[in-house]
Amino acid sequence: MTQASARSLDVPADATIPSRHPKAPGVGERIPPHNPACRGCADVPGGIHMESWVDDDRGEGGDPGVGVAVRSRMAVTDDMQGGPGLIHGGYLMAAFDECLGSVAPLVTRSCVTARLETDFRAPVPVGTTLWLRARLDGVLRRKYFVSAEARLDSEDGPLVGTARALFVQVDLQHFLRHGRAEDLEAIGASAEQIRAARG
Ligand SMILES: CCCCCCCCCCCCCC(=O)SCCNC(=O)CCNC(=O)[C@H](O)C(C)(C)COP(=O)(O)OP(=O)(O)OC[C@H]1O[C@@H](n2cnc3c(N)ncnc32)[C@H](O)[C@@H]1OP(=O)(O)O
Repeated sequence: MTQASARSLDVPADATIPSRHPKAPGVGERIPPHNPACRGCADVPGGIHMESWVDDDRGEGGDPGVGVAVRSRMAVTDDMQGGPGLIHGGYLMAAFDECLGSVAPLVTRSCVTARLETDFRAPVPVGTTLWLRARLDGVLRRKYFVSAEARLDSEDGPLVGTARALFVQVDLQHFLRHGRAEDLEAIGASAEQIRAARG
């Protein structure tokens, strides 16, 4: 296998799709912020204020619990402007990252974005609402392959963007090792835990 194909976003043939974790929120339930200071999902100044819910992705067989999906909503505000009256592309990518990134934690522990590919299909005016839907396409070892689409103003509105991403599962040490100490302490990590993680 070449290096290029090993790092592809194409779902490997031997990938599986596990069910949601039994302790994960159920279909229709709101997904809580993963960090109270997150600029993606928490209610903090300067954030994109994304709201997300567990979605039903039953697949062809219709089996409950099979398939993992998330639906998200984001108001496109004036301060997200890039072109005149239009969303900046980085905000659309942030919206995708947040929605896509809410999928794997329904199955496993924390994951981080390793790779994100976005197709900008149509301009997104400020003053509108983006509706996104992401689904788990496959899991191989620590790798979670996820895809999403974004629609304008309603769940079946015009398609304005699509995305594919790879999330890699990490343990808490990842955050303890790399995060700023005061932010880790604000969510309950002890100075000793942080020191230990950093060796
Ligand atoms: C107290 C603490 C509280 C914590 C609260 C938690 C809250 C949760 C917060 C949530 C936060 C919100 C979310 C955010 O905001 S995430 C923010 C943005 N993302 C990051 O900061 C991630 C930065 N990158 C890394 O940390 C590392 O590179 C990772 C962890 C991703 C991998 O490095 P690691 O050394 O671990 O693993 P590996 O290199 O052996 O790779 C493993 C596999 O993956 C494949 N691969 C890797 N990269 C790519 C790529 N670019 N394209 C394609 N494939 C790629 C690789 O080929 C291999 O495949 P295979 O050989 O198995 O086939």
